[in-house]
Amino acid sequence: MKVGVVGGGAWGTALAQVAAQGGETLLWSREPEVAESIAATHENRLFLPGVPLSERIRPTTDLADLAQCDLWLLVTPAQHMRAVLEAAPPCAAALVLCSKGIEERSGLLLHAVARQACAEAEVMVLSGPTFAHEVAAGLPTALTLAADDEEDAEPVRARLARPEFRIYLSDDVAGAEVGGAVKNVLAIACGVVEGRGLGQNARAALIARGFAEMTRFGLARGARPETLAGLSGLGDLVLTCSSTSSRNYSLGKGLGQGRPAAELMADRRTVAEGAFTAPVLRRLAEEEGIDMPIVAAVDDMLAGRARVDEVLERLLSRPHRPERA
Ligand SMILES: NC(=O)C1=CN([C@@H]2O[C@H](COP(=O)(O)OP(=O)(O)OC[C@H]3O[C@@H](n4cnc5c(N)ncnc54)[C@H](O)[C@@H]3O)[C@@H](O)[C@H]2O)C=CC1
Ligand SMILES: O=C(CO)COP(=O)(O)O
Repeated sequence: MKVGVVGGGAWGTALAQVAAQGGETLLWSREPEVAESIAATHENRLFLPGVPLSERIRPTTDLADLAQCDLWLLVTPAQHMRAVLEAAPPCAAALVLCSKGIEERSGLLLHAVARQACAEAEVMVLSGPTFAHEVAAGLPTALTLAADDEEDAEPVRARLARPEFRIYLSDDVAGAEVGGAVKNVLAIACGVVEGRGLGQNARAALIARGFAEMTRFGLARGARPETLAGLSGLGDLVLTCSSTSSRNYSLGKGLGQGRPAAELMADRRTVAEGAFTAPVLRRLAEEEGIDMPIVAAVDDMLAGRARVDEVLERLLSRPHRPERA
């Protein structure tokens, strides 16, 4: 199976590094500097500096080259995935979505966007607690590969898995996707806690109550509770809510320190998906009557509608109710 990775950011590059262990791997990037840097020095100086890359990674900026590949790993930011698929040649038989988010315009999870753009392809989701720099360094990592039919996913698992890159199969595509999309928003909230100096107890409370929000939203999308409690849900939530290695957590930390969201967003070349998922997730939750107060608080802070202390007061003065609700 020849692999083509679509997106030359940190995660696309780390995945290409994994896939290259099993054979030549195409890596499409939007930025000519990325392809030039990889071709000349076997390093992605823009998005994954300092990591020596396999010589089996073949960089390109021409989407047409993907026609040579029968397995595509899609790793563009969520909001750009549809446009890239529409500009690409007819889709490969198997598409593996590795991005995390919800399309703002349509409110769709990415597997639904991919199915609209590539009606004939088998769409799968690869997600879990996976900081790109750790995967690229060959550190042990476990993640979930979800497909409607697990049998279709097995050849993909076999092509990508390594002892230190451990892939568990699942048939819960929506469940595997919801975790990654929602945890990015919750990581911003946890970053705010650190930036504002609210303490470790508050961070743990946010993780647990955030997980309750993720579960409510996931169940409404048909996700199974055990998927949400697994690698792609709780696992990734814990990782991303714990470290400034997370771009979403770092963004939240800046907000907690009192810096305006617009300034923090203008400063960055890398993507903090939670900033784009927050408004659409809040909208969907309100339309469907799903209680997601932490997500709403993050959305208000990002939009400049409320200061950190205001949302804190709002969250702490919510009516008392049973934990299970
Ligand atoms: N970095 C990580 O550790 C992980 C990232 N992800 C997910 O992977 C996806 C990609 O993130 P990264 O590789 O980290 O990106 P990155 O933050 O390292 O780089 C930004 C990427 O956005 C692309 N981009 C910017 N504007 C674009 C446009 N108009 N059209 C197409 N592409 C555009 C750039 O070409 C570049 O590839 C995100 O959804 C992220 O949540 C998932 C797991 C781990
Ligand atoms: O998804 C990730 C780890 O699983 C990366 O998180 P950030 O996008 O917040 O850096």
